[in-house]
Amino acid sequence: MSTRPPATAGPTPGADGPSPGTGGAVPARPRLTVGSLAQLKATGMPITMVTAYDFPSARVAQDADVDVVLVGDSAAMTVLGHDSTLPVGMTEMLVLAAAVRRGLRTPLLVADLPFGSYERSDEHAIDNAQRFVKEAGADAVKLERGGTSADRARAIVAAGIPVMGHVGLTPQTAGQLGGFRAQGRTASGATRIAEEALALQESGCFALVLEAIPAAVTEQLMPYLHVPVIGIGAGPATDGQVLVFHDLLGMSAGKPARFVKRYADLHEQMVRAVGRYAEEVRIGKYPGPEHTYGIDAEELRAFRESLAARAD
Ligand SMILES: Nc1nc(=O)c2c([nH]1)NC[C@@H]1CN(c3ccc(C(=O)N[C@@H](CCC(=O)O)C(=O)O)cc3)CN21
Ligand SMILES: CC(C)C(=O)C(=O)O
Ligand SMILES: [Mg+2]
Repeated sequence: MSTRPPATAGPTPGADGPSPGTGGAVPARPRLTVGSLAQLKATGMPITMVTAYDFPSARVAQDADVDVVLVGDSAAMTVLGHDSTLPVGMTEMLVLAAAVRRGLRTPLLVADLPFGSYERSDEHAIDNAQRFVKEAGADAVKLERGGTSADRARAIVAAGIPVMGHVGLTPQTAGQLGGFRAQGRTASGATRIAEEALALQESGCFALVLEAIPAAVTEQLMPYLHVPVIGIGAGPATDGQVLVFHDLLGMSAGKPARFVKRYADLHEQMVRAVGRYAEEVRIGKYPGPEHTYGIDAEELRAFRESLAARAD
């Protein structure tokens, strides 16, 4: 069982109930920890991760029983409508992460340190990582690239907060990488990614994300990586996969990345539902009697008299 109380009042209905088919005798899956991910890697059980940015998307991740939920800085694009991840800051990320926390019970909650929140100094990076833990209830934070980022990772880990590293296509520095395009497609490019991944691992990161690199590069790299590796566009050799919530549900605008598989077309479904609602309002079909409130006939009569008296 969880060693922490449920995150909130208003938990996902059924989220901490018994598992289906257990007759109610078996408690819900315990809350995942950094250690559980290492255990999944050790046993060869693929790790499942998805982004979430608010209470309803967190409830979906909870009820779908994924292992890890990332409050990604991709929020800048998926929920705030920017065309890069750069504009989002700690203020916005803290609001989103706290909402996600309220919808989650069992998955590990990781929050993306946004652009500008960790580069300046170890102290600044620790401050912001601590804000995610203290103010939003995050379990861990994620940061991009090796180099000085690996030093920041080491400092945050030393301060007691688990860090996930992210290499390959790192959207916060996409400008230097030629845009949103696959990385590590040359020997030198792949070597740079390997060096960054190893530096982050050496710094004490509990897990790594590999984004948009050739599957064969991932395959060569995996034997050197002893922490759980989560891929997004990195092929099948990783210990798990992550996708952006809006991408896999068909809710994101624009051309999806090559690695995106759409498991639903929710944008289309939502447009149809809202369109039907608007149409029913226009033709007077909504609201129906079942959506309206009644009043006692005597109370209504008295009310009409009171109105009439006012008008006199
Ligand atoms: N909704 C969403 N999903 C994501 O996965 C995501 C974001 N947003 N925002 C930040 C980055 C950007 N992402 C991307 C975007 C495109 C490719 C991609 O596959 N690009 C193609 C075409 C590049 C080109 O125009 O040359 C490629 O083959 O690399 C990869 C990652 C991943 N991240
Ligand atoms: C795609 C994942 C790894 C991410 O960093 C994000 O959503 O911001
Ligand atoms: Mg991110």
